Amino acid sequence: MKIGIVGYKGRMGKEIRDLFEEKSHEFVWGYDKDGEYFQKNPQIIIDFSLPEVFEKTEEYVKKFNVPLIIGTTGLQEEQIEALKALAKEVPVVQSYNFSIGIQLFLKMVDILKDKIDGWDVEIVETHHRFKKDKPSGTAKMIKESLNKDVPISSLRLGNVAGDHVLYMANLGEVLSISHRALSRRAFAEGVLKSAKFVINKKNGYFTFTDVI
Ligand SMILES: NC(=O)C1=CN([C@@H]2O[C@H](COP(=O)(O)OP(=O)(O)OC[C@H]3O[C@@H](n4cnc5c(N)ncnc54)[C@H](O)[C@@H]3O)[C@@H](O)[C@H]2O)C=CC1
Ligand SMILES: O=C(O)C1=N[C@H](C(=O)O)C[C@H](O)C1
Repeated sequence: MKIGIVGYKGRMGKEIRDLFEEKSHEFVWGYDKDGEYFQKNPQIIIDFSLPEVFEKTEEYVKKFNVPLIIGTTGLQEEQIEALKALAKEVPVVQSYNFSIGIQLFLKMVDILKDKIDGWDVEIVETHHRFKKDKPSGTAKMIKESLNKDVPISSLRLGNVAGDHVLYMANLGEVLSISHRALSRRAFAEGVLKSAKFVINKKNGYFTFTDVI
C-alpha cells in the first residue's frame, strides 16, 4: 500500500509510518504544520493530528479520492457529520481508539451496563503530559457505551501511552475494568488492520468495531 499521513511528524504519525514500512508498505505523502511532503499519490490517507486540521484532511481525501482512516480525537459534532457525508464518496474508518483491548473493554461494558443501576460509576483516564484534549476520546466512548452521564477524571502524567479504568461500586463491593496501552504500537497495529479492511471498499462509514 502507498500511504499518506496527516500529522506525519507527530508521535502517532511516526509510529504508523514505522509499522507500515516494517510491513513493506510505502510512505509516499504527508501533511504537517510545515506543509506537504510529496513523493507519489497515496492510495489511502491516515489522519492522527488535531481537529483544526480536519478541513485540510477532507480537502486532500477528495483530491486523491482515497479511503480515510481517522484517529484524531476531540472532533466536533459537525466534523463527525462531515465525515459521514464524505463517507458517501470514499470509505472512512473513524475511532477514538484503535487498540483491540479497548474493543473488548467496550464489549464488557455492553454486558454490564444494564446490571449496575444504583451503583457509583466513574471513569479515570491517564495520558502523557503532551496530550492536548481532555477528557480522552476513549473515555467519551466508554461513557457513551454506558448510556449515562458519569464523571470522568483525567490525569496527565509523564509519558503514559493511554490508561482507562471504569470503576463501579455498591456499598459492599468495587468492580473495575481497566486497559493499559503499553506503547503506541497497539494503536498503529489497529490502523494497519483498518487499512487492509478499507483499501478495496468503495465507500461507507465504519468504526474500528466493524473492522475487528
Ligand atoms: N484513535 C486512537 O487510537 C489514537 C488517537 N490519538 C489521537 O491522535 C492525535 C495525535 O496524537 P499524537 O500523535 O500523540 O500528537 P502529536 O502532537 O505528536 O502529533 C500531531 C501532529 O499534528 C501536527 N499538526 C498540529 N497542528 C497542525 C496543523 N495546523 N496543520 C498540520 N499539522 C498539524 C503536529 O505538528 C504533529 O506532527 C490526537 O488527537 C490523539 O488524541 C492518539 C493515539 C491513539
Ligand atoms: O492522545 C493519545 O495519546 C491517545 N488518545 C486517544 C484518546 O484520546 O482516547 C487514544 C489513546 O488513549 C491515546
